[in-house]
Amino acid sequence: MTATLEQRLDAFRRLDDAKLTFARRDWFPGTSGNLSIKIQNDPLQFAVTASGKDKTKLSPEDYLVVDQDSRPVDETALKPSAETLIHAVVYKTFPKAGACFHVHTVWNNLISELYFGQRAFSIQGQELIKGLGIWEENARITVPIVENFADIPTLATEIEKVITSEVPGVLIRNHGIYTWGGNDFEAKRHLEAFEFLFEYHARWLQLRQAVVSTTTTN
Ligand SMILES: CSCCC(=O)C(=O)COP(=O)(O)O
Ligand SMILES: [Zn+2]
Repeated sequence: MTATLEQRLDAFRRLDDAKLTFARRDWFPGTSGNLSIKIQNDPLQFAVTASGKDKTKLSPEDYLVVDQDSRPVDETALKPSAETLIHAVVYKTFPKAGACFHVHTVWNNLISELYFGQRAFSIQGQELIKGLGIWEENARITVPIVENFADIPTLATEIEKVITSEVPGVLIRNHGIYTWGGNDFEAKRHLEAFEFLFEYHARWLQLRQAVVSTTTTN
């Protein structure tokens, strides 16, 4: 069965909301980023941003619906995001995921670079970890980092190997983050929590370095 018009329009409207919210934060520099909302599981169909669009604007040609093989379900001149395969991997790995968001930010890129040569970034004891749905006291999270393979099927396979239900996100080194949730509200909350934690940690490392330099030179 294919997605109804009502289901598509609802997904497109939700994508508009998420897109404009993230655009206001400058989270789509240079047409980067892509967003999707799942419409149905069996067979998998989801609405995804079209490739190469200016994601700070709304147009009637912003989204299309694709199937489990990341192919458009309708005849269209629009091309799905070049990274649609990664969204498909997320939905196939986590059947309860209802939305998947990808942004390139300075903070998520910095964190992936600061941990160059390592396969994960860890942080503990931050209140915003609860924004990821993890409520245990003094929780530690570990966000996997994969290398930025130019070949998207390879990148998608590497992501498939490391994503777990423990943490709803994965960093791609010097590229960006993919995060997901049960619906668009949850995926947005996760993205905001991750970005806070990345910015906090990068700034904390910088301040600590400045304090160490001051105390050693005095
Ligand atoms: C200009 S950013 C390079 C491609 C990318 O990483 C991205 O997120 C946007 O690709 P899309 O095909 O979804 O527009
Ligand atoms: Zn990207």
